[in-house]
Amino acid sequence: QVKADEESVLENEIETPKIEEKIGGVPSGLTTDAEVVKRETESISVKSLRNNAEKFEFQAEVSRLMDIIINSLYSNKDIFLRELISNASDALDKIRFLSLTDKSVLGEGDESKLDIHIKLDKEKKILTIRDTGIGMTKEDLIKNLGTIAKSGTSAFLEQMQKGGDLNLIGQFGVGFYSVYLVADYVEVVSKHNDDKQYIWESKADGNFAVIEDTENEPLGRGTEIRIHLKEEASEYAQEDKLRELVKKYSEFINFPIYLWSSKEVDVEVPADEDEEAEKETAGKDSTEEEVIVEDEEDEEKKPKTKTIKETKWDWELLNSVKAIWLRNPKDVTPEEYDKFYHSLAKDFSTEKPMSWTHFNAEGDVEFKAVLFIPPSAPYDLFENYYSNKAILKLYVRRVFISDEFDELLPKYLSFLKGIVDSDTLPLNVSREMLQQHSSLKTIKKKLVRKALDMIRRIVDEDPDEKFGENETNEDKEEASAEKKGKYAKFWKEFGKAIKLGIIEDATNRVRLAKLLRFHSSKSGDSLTSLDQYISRMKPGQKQIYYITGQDRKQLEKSPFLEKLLNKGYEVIYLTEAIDEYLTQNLTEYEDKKFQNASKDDLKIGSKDEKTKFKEVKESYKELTKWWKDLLADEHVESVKVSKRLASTPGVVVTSKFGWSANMERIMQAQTLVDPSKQAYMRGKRILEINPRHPIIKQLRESVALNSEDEAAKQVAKLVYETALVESGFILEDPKDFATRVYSVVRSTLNVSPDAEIEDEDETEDEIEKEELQTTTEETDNMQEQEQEQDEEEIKFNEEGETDPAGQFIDSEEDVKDEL
Ligand SMILES: Nc1ncnc2c1ncn2[C@@H]1O[C@H](COP(=O)(O)OP(=O)(O)OP(=O)(O)O)[C@@H](O)[C@H]1O
Repeated sequence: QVKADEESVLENEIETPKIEEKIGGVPSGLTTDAEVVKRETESISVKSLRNNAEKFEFQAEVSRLMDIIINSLYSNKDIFLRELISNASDALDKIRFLSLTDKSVLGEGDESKLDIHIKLDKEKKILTIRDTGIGMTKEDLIKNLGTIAKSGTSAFLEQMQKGGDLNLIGQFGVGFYSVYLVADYVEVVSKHNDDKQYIWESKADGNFAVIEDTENEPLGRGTEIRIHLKEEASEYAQEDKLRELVKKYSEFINFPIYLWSSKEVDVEVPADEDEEAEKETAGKDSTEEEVIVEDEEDEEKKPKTKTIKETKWDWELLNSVKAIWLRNPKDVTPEEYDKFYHSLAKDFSTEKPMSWTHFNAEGDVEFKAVLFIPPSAPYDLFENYYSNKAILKLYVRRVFISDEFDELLPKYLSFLKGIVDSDTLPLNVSREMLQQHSSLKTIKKKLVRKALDMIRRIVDEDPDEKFGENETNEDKEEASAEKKGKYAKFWKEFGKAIKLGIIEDATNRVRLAKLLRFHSSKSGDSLTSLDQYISRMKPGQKQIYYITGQDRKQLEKSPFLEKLLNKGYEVIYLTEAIDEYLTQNLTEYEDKKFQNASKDDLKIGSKDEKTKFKEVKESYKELTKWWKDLLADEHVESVKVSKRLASTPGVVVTSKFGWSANMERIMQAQTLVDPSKQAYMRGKRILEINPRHPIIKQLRESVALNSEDEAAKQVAKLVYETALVESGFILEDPKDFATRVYSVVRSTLNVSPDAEIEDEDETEDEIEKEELQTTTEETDNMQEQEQEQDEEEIKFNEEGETDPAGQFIDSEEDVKDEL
């Protein structure tokens, strides 16, 4: 009873879809253990699951994933080995971590050694990978290898459907299943300290089985994966191939990897009698005899031997376990860094990391670190920005602790990959305690500095980033060819992260601002930095001008910039939604204030111009007051004479504080924003009018003559609404605006304002409806015909015959007429 209860608790906990519970089980008493084992072993040779095992169904997504893998025509099947070795290494890291607080978990003898052994059975085509890691309990086997789909499973499936690269499987946390690229049957034997030894097995046909292991030798602790190689994967049944793969992909695994391999060695064996006799009766001449005599003299001292070749089998160590970060950076080659990056980031693309930094920090807190900038941003870097974790691997005195510490890097640098190994942090405390440790703050500070220096170095080494210097040295140019355009690439991949940094990291704001790049009115096709902008500023220019909007082309034509551009000022174009937040946080750079060209407080013009402007303003006093009253219901705070316009009659600007038109648009697009807050945050609107524009001048005259002039009122409203649209605002009442436009159209066409719209014949309404219905049906038919005819048309064209399109257009016209 108790046992049954325990079992049901376990099942409930696991919630696994179990099938064919112990079918085919042999009734006890009719057979012996030895017979069962024999029969099972036979069944393995035909690769069928053990009858007595509990059978489970793979979780649906996992099953789909395995289908894709097993049927994959993907040529690079090599990846399976590094994925399994990486899993073994993770398992070893886990047990080593536990052993910090409890030495006894390691056990004794061979079991206490932390390593990986790879062995081949060439005849049976079975490849075995064994580790002395943490192992898996029965529950772990069921959950981890089949019934729990990780978040990465669906993301990986999605990528595969889009034609993604199977090579990236490890980045999605489903690497184990890549074993089915080379196997049609896999057994996993595992022993965890808390459970008995179990066998997991599957042929990737939707099911897997788990059974207590009574047939194999005890593992002590750890996991052994037995890969029954497919016919077409026989190349992996070669030691040389395995040796090559481990060296290529798993060189930086921090545990020894051994391969059971054969070697031809020279062995001295006693020479046999017959051969000696032959030697003695050979050649008869004196010189030979002399030699023989000498030999004989020798032979008396030493027993007769010969050298033969013998095949010896032994464990061969494949990797050097010395961690790269412990070595002197001067002794590590760029190729080694590249390889280390690929294994660390599980990024096995052919692209090299963009840059790296390797350093020792000394002082109160000592640590060694290697940081990398990946060649490209991960697929979900900005999609899941706030839930992403900065995954630096943390080691304490060479022992892997965690790759889930958020405390090591700020979010905006979460795109970096790397490791940190600290001698200062304590070893024998829990992860939670470690997370609170005061040294982490110092480590983080130093890592951020070093990371920003590394990014800065890309800029410094990129010839495209040089300005104001004339680089003529050919050698230099050649050396930097690889670095050319690198920062632009970095910016494309990670520019948004730098902007997020400016928003989130006030301490490093200035350093980060140096890394910003923009398009501007003077940057042409390339990007400009703030330093470049400042170097081009006009004499006396105190502000950095920018404008925000949806796209560069639109901004280039913006009425807000007319005067600024005419006068030769450079304007930065900001087109990403995040830029609105960026400019709220970055208000000045090198003592120059940022100025939004669409805001009310834009000041341009010389002293002379200012005095003249005062006179102009005075002459428009009456019109601006009249106009403001007219727009009383439109939330317009004031109407002003503009300094920024050249050819446009008017624009609507917003007050310095409060949202720009672009920000209003961004906020409206956000589902969760509270509309009442929107009204509150909306910048106050100011209509600016162009005092030299004929429409505005004419209005001034009309209003001076008659302030109640209805036409003038309509035109003034229309100018305001048009200015709103052109300034990027969304009209609150488009209908009102449309009515006004049509009334202007009427007067342009000399249509009387009283001319009425022709009445519809109401009595025919019903009939028309019917007609409409039939004509719609006809249209549908027509459309079908149209399609057919289109197809024909292609055929006609291909065959070089008469194009029937003319005839078709006629029938289309007919349909319109009928409608
Ligand atoms: N050799 C092993 N020893 C112990 N547990 C293992 C071993 N191999 C796999 N596992 C368990 O199975 C799980 C699934 O492995 P899988 O390779 O699919 O994903 P992962 O290791 O989490 O991620 P990745 O693919 O990035 O290595 C692992 O998380 C681990 O818990």
